[in-house]
Amino acid sequence: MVSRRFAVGRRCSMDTFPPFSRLRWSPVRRRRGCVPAHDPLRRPAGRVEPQLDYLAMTSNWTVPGEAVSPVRHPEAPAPGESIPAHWHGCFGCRGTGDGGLGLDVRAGEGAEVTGEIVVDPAFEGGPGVIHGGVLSSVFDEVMGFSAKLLALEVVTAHLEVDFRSPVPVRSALTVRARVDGVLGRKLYASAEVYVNGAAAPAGSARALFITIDQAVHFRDLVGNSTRI
Ligand SMILES: CCCCCCCC(=O)SCCNC(=O)CCNC(=O)[C@H](O)C(C)(C)COP(=O)(O)OP(=O)(O)OC[C@H]1O[C@@H](n2cnc3c(N)ncnc32)[C@H](O)[C@@H]1OP(=O)(O)O
Repeated sequence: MVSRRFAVGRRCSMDTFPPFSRLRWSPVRRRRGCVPAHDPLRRPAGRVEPQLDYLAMTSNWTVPGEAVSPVRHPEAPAPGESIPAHWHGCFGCRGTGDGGLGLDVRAGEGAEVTGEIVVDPAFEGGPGVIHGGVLSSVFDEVMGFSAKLLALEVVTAHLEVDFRSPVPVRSALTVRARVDGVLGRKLYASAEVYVNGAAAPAGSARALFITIDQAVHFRDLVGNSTRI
């Protein structure tokens, strides 16, 4: 069985050494000539062109110089007021009892909002800490709410997150987010998360939101919802 898997390279003692999966693609194995028959690391012949669409979405996100400052809508919730859910079916807006994040987002000054959330044990990723994807959702949602202060309907086009330190389950998180700049339909936002009132952030995020006409954007999708 093992010799069939590694038919291309020569066999070595590590073929049977546990834990098998961790060693399978290791540089040591490659140096020793233990190259599997179907090696995903082997590059195809010929030049691989960079994927430009992908590059446009990658990191080092900066607000373009032409972007203008966000203008708060005159009827936006006053600083300190809770911002209502944008859609009752939204995972970010629903309470934990209803399978959601259980976020409370309040308006701040200008285009700034503050989100509060207690990390439910159901959000665990690594032992005792929040799942990174859940924290990304928290960032996405709270930054999205900052667009509501401009009375704009948006969807996320790009989201990037830096995880600086582990976020324990059952900890109380404060997320500060704001719209940094607006350029046509594009809203550039940023956010930081603080654990149990710490002074230093445990993570930060940036996002690009695009304004949409909800009626048009969701017209052909709304039929998929189980929450209408
Ligand atoms: C209160 C609200 C809280 C909401 C929080 C939660 C929000 C979400 O999680 S939404 C769910 C996840 N997001 C989505 O499903 C969106 C899926 N994507 C789409 O539907 C489309 O790509 C959409 C609508 C974003 C843009 O499409 P479209 O309307 O055709 O506009 P398009 O012309 O492609 O892009 C507009 C501009 O944004 C730019 N752009 C779009 N995507 C990106 C990107 N990923 N990176 C960089 N620039 C981008 C385009 O280059 C274009 O720039 P310019 O105006 O300078 O030419």
